[in-house]
Amino acid sequence: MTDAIEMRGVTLRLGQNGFLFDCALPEGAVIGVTGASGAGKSTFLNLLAGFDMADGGRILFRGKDIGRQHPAERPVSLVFQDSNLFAHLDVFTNIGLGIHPALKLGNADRHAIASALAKVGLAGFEKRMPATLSGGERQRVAFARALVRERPILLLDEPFAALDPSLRRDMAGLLLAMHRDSGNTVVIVSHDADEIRRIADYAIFIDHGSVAVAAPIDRFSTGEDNAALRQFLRIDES
Ligand SMILES: Nc1ncnc2c1ncn2[C@@H]1O[C@H](COP(=O)(O)OP(=O)(O)OP(=O)(O)O)[C@@H](O)[C@H]1O
Repeated sequence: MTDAIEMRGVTLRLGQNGFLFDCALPEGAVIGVTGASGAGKSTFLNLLAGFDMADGGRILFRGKDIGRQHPAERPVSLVFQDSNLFAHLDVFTNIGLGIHPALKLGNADRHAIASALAKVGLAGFEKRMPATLSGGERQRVAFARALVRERPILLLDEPFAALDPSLRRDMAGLLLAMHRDSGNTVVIVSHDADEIRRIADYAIFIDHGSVAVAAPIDRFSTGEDNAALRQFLRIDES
């Protein structure tokens, strides 16, 4: 298995909090990032996305250092808990921004947007405004926007947290279908260990600002003899 991303001695200080991340993320896998509240999951993702710039260390994509690149230049697309759609722009335009921030869209782009909407189950929704969509539909639009960017890495921060349980499962199914289709590497932050176990091939446990465990999901689920992970997974409780 080759690695899509390596974080080597990546350090960051935010106020009183220090972070040190060192790990490798396997190419083409669904990688769950989990841990207690405040452990540093979002910070880990923000460093990969380029929203936080590391104080030290290296972030490599297929061996190339991307740690100084602007977020828009990085090989990543993003989906957040809140779908982050612009309220005053229709669905078509919101997705188009994923392709060209300046919105110079040609026929091929229009076709790509229609096709992405069809893939997420929203064919024909181009003219709808975000306020007229349900929470699940808004999240589907965010997925379509990530799809049209065609980046090899998809980063998601608690993408289903605002959805009810059955919708969560539908959206997780959609995520896995998109992943199978594109063969991309998915990095998904979730505080929900069951969700990680359901959808991830590989998982990372963040504890007090660093990677405490990184392992294939079956080994991860045993707790890997890490007391904090075992407690998080409630393995020792009976
Ligand atoms: N800009 C900042 N300045 C100071 N402290 C920060 C900043 N951003 C995050 N932190 C702190 O860093 C720690 C890790 O935050 P982070 O959001 O990465 O945690 P998390 O694991 O994603 O938590 P949660 O599951 O609650 O979202 C927290 O204690 C948070 O308060």
